Amino acid sequence: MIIPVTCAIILFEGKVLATQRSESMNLPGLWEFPGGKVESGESPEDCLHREIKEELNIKIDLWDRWDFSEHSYQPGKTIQLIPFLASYKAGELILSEHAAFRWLGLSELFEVNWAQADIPIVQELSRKWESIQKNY
Ligand SMILES: Nc1nc2c([nH]c(=O)n2[C@@H]2O[C@H](COP(=O)(O)OP(=O)(O)OP(=O)(O)O)[C@@H](O)[C@H]2O)c(=O)[nH]1
Repeated sequence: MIIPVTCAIILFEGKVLATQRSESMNLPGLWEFPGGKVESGESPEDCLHREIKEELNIKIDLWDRWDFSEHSYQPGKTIQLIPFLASYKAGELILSEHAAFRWLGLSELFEVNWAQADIPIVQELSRKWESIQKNY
């Protein structure tokens, strides 16, 4: 089974938002880009706007869709993590599900313990960091 999950790489003032999964979620304590499972009949973009509003109470603009990262945390169940580059648009950030958040600069990207599926995406972000900061 492949489970499509969207996630947002949210940029603001030269930093990127990372959120920590709470005890009530899968993979508790690990860090991720916020987002969630795509519901049937929903586009990845609509899913991400919905999840970000639900989880963080903010609005974002989506810029670019990156290649997905696939990871199996358990046999027969693969997460297909679809990242979108995004920027913060409006609203006060209030966590409804996560335990914590951090705005990370380039040198801090690997300070948090990322979920496995996110690692290739964080590596790509690190490689593209300078050009992304120029363009967004
Ligand atoms: N949102 C999100 N989920 C991720 C990331 N990386 C990663 O491995 N996952 C995994 O993808 C799955 C997404 O589930 P979720 O719990 O965030 O999504 P959801 O709110 O729609 O699920 P639910 O309604 O079943 O609780 C989880 O198994 C989570 O551990 C990530 O960067 N963002």
